[in-house]
Amino acid sequence: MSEPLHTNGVPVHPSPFVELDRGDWAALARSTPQPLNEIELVQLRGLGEPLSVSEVSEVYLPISRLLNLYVTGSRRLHEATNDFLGERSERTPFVIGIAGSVAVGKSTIARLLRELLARWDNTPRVELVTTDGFLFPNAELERRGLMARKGFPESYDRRALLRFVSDVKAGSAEVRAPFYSHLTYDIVPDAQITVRQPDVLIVEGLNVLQPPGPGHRLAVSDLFDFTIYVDARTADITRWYEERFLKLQRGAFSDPKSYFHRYASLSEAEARARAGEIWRSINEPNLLQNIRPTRSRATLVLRKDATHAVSSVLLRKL
Ligand SMILES: Nc1ncnc2c1ncn2[C@@H]1O[C@H](COP(=O)(O)OP(=O)(O)O)[C@@H](O)[C@H]1O
Ligand SMILES: CC(C)(COP(=O)(O)O)[C@@H](O)C(=O)NCCC(=O)O
Repeated sequence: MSEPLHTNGVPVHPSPFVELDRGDWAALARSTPQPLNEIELVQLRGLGEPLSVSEVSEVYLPISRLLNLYVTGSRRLHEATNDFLGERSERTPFVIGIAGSVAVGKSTIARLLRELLARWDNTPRVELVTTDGFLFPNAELERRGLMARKGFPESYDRRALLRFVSDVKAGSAEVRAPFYSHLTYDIVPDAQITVRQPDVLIVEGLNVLQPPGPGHRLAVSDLFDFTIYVDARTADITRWYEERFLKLQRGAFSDPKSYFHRYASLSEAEARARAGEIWRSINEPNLLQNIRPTRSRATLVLRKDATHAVSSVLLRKL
């Protein structure tokens, strides 16, 4: 049994979660229908996801099945509410939030869930947005003195993010989000992502589980139908951050357009040291101060071991 989840250091008793170890979780999937056969599973891996077939079938397929049940349940509830009110309002997209530290594997999971969910008959259209598009542009971050706090709650235009998700949920024909480039490390002027009435919208980002700030009535977390927190030990995430930085340093940073081009010529030891500095000064404090305290707000918590394999799953039951 692992330590109970805490909210700001206060133990939560009784736990609102039921905890299943990997074996029990995987067993749930065996008795439920699956939208993928073995061949498709292997093809999914070919998308470049660093995931094993057993990880997909034992961990992520059961999640997609559970999400499918929630989608069906929320549509029934919508119809019941319509009947009660004597109305015929259109159903709204089902919105999923995925939260967790920088480098914990959120985007990998979000991309995989998009593929899996789109294979269910009742949710063919799944859109994915990352909240980095809602970071203030670097010029604005500099003006506000926040360049060294990229990823902290205050570095995002939270009002624009809330408006974006509200508009998608309200069924608007087309909703646009700004686009952030990891290459230039900035918002790309005039580039946009357009979302057109999906069945499911996945919103992935560090801070999507944050409660409303002081003086605000609503946060984006109030608009989610289901939320996932991706959890791992800080020491493991630190290593994953460093490894990804080294991979980028050998690859993407060599592009002269890269914001980090100046790092391309560093030795491996220098690159490791630089990654460590960025981690310790920005991403780790953000994890400890802002991101991990939102963990107990999630519907589902995925605990990863040092190899990225999910070792246990916590599902909210209260
Ligand atoms: N399930 C996994 N198995 C192996 N490696 C993974 C897995 N998920 C993520 N990674 C690796 O960990 C790093 C961080 O993953 P990523 O999805 O980019 O994280 P985030 O979106 O949270 O910053 C990447 O280098 C990615 O290749
Ligand atoms: C862009 C990010 C803030 C992540 O944003 P998210 O998509 O989770 O909203 C993060 O990847 C980042 O760049 N952090 C700044 C420190 C660093 O360079 O790692």
